[in-house]
Amino acid sequence: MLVVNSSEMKQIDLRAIEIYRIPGIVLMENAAHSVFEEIAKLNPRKVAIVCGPGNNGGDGFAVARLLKTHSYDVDVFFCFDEKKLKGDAKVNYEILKTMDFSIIKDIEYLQNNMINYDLVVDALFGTGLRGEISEESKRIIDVINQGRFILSIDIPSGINSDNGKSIGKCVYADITITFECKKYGHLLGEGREASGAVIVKKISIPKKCMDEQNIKTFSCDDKFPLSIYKRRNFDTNKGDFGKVYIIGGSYNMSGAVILALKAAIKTGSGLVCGVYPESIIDRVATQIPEIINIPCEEKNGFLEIGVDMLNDIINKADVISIGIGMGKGHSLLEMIKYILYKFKGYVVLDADGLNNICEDISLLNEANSKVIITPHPGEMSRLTGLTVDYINSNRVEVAKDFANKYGCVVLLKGSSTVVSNGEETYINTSGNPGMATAGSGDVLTGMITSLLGQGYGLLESGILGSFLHGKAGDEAYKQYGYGLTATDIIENVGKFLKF
Ligand SMILES: NC(=O)C1=CN([C@@H]2O[C@H](COP(=O)(O)OP(=O)(O)OC[C@H]3O[C@@H](n4cnc5c(N)ncnc54)[C@H](O)[C@@H]3O)[C@@H](O)[C@H]2O)[C@@H](O)CC1
Ligand SMILES: Nc1ncnc2c1ncn2[C@@H]1O[C@H](COP(=O)(O)OP(=O)(O)O)[C@@H](O)[C@H]1O
Ligand SMILES: [K+]
Repeated sequence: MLVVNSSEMKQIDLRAIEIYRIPGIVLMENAAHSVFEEIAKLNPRKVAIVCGPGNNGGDGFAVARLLKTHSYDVDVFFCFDEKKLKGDAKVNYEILKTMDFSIIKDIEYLQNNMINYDLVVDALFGTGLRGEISEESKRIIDVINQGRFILSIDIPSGINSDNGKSIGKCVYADITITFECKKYGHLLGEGREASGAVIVKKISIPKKCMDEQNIKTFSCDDKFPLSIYKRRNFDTNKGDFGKVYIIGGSYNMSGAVILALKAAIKTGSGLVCGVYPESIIDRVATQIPEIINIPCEEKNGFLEIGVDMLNDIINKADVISIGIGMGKGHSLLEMIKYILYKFKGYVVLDADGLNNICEDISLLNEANSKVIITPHPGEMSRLTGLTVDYINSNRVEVAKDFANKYGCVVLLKGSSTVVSNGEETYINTSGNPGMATAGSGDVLTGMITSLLGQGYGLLESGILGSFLHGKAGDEAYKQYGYGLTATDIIENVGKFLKF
């Protein structure tokens, strides 16, 4: 499903109005009808509609009229100066004034009589919200949030539709009705939770008009990522499902590489090889009998792989993952460089794989490997010099720009993981806060490494990997709640890998 930011939505609306000659008031009426349809399904006894000074408020006025003409009991709350109204919102306000309508100015009235309303409609602010919100608006949001059932029009008021951040205070909706396509704010940051269930309704914008905007950002709902996953023929053997190498680990960090290796085998790899310092062989090999162990020379507990062994790996591997628990140092950076220049297959760079290349990030442009990087915002900050706050406020743009600049696929982890190849960008929708636990990123790396070995492309593996990781985490959450562990994610992956 397509996802847009506020300026793209504005351009789509403008094109529909100016080129396709659909008057704005018609779009607003269609939006209002679509909200009315959903409200009718709820069959409320008494409705409060809280309207703001822009077109989101205009939608609210029009919904109020439709409810009234269908004999619903409805009150409108408008706490702003009516002189501020303009355009289509003003037209709809003026229509209400001609009807026998109570437009209540005082939000305290709603607060004091909340018990009488079984539905509160939030039409305060939509995609036009900018900057800080005033104390009066915060007060209105507080009152809306006391509603028994809250329906937000377009986006919960107070959520920035471009990044999902709450601008000081926001509505927490049970459902949000949005128009034509989801906005970034429904999927990212606080907006993901604040939006409740998001319903997308058509408001008659022609498909051609949408296509012309050339939107290349998508949300990953259940159907799409799972449709990438391919059924296996019966007549297959382990050689058909990839030979993958996971290079990592150090004397003090053996757990991460164990998790990634387990995740790779549990995601369906044919052959998984663990390349790690020889001093941790007892810890790794006893944990996973299914893998091939390649214990390597080490110096002070860190890997020191000789050129002969590296060449052997490069010759045999379909996929190489480098970095997990590996540590940082000059010889490790040299090893990464060697692999990136000599190996023409897929490389997954994560954790210390990324921390090492921070010093020489341009080597990504010179790489002959096909690379996916899987940073969390902290690692992305070290790679780019941008602050974590900036990265989280611009997740789609940051992932996309990096992918374009360095010719790789970027999987930016977090509560809504973003995957981009610079042209197409996908926002993951599975997963839960229980997954914010040590080692869950290592599991994701193992899964993506495995999928690449099974024949999925860089972008596909990023999309499918992050979605399956979140789904497995959601299953683990059902059993263990916030006590879920990285191992529980691994144990649940298989549930989604069958037909
Ligand atoms: N043709 C269109 O453009 C359509 C727009 N629609 C609706 O219009 C909405 C967008 O309308 P607008 O662009 O008018 O914007 P909004 O109604 O979202 O909000 C802008 C209004 O709020 C005020 N405002 C902005 N930031 C504020 C802040 N921090 N504190 C207090 N007041 C603030 C502005 O002065 C303006 O009056 C959409 O979310 C959607 O609900 C729908 O009617 C469908 C068609
Ligand atoms: N709140 C959340 N909702 C969904 N997924 C999350 C959440 N928090 C973390 N995750 C996922 O868990 C993983 C954590 O990875 P990372 O930060 O690298 O952890 P570690 O380094 O401990 O393995 C990422 O895939 C991330 O997307
Ligand atoms: K709203």
